[in-house]
Amino acid sequence: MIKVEHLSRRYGDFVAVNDVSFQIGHGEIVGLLGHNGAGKTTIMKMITGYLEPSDGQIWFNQQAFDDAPDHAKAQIGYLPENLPVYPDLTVADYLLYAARLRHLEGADAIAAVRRAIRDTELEDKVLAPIHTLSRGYKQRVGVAQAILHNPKLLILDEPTNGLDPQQTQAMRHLLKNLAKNATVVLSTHIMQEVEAICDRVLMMRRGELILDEQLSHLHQSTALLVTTSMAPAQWQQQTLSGVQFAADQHLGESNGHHRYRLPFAGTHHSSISQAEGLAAQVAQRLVEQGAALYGLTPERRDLESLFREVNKTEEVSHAA
Ligand SMILES: Nc1ncnc2c1ncn2[C@@H]1O[C@H](COP(=O)(O)OP(=O)(O)OP(=O)(O)O)[C@@H](O)[C@H]1O
Repeated sequence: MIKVEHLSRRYGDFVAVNDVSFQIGHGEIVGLLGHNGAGKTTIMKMITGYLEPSDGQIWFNQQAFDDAPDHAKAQIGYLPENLPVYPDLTVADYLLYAARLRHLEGADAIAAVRRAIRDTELEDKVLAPIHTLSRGYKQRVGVAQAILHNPKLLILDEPTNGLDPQQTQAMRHLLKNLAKNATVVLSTHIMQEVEAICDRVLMMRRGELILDEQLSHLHQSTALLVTTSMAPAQWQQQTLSGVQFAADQHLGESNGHHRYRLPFAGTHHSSISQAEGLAAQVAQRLVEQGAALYGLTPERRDLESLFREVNKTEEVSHAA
């Protein structure tokens, strides 16, 4: 659906986005994750046509964005970080105005506004002036204007920013529903947000894409955690079909319980069944060597641990 190749954006001498490439297919929910200033908004503005890239190319449905910008924009809905809503207008008047900006007129505009109000559950606030709405409801108005024209691609810049926990839950529910009919790209600096909503994460750091990973892959383990009575000095180094059964993975000891981390050699995306098979072999080997086994589990990976790992190794992954 959307492909960016070697995308860069400079503000003067400052490089805000540096040589970023990825592609996103139909129906994905992708989280653009990064600290403040990582370049998320800049990427979103380029994808939506609000900002010219300094270098690189954007493709929308196999067509270069520059060749048919109006065609691409007609299929993209955008919730900017700071939505320019008009405080004195009612929700209905504002959405009708936004529909006209999308070239929807008369009965088409009214039908589009009705649908957007229904999908964002704004029925109770239709006649309320926007300045009287809570932050959560204002965000919903922002999402409503983004979906008026039934876009195929929704780009949402920090959709839960500033919301309380209940409003955040409601917004997550809304985004999951919207994702049934559109590809969704949302930015956030909150890792749990990506875990809760997204299929895939694009992690940005200082303008660079440092990780592109499916969440389902992310949660697959790449190491076993073992707790045993066996001290490193007694540990006999061997290799069990891919596991380096080596004492140098010793994590520590307390009350005679030694903890080890056994990474699966060479496999980044290992399956649960592989972990189970290896766990059985490790258990057998420890028992054969006369050790007590107190614990044996696949290491649980989450975005937070991966973020630490990636920052430690400076590993760059551009799996498209
Ligand atoms: N118009 C501009 N002129 C100069 N520098 C800019 C401009 N817009 C953004 N920047 C800089 O580019 C970098 C990336 O900004 P961007 O807004 O894309 O980051 P972000 O990841 O969206 O951050 P945040 O989470 O704070 O919104 C930042 O260092 C920012 O200060």
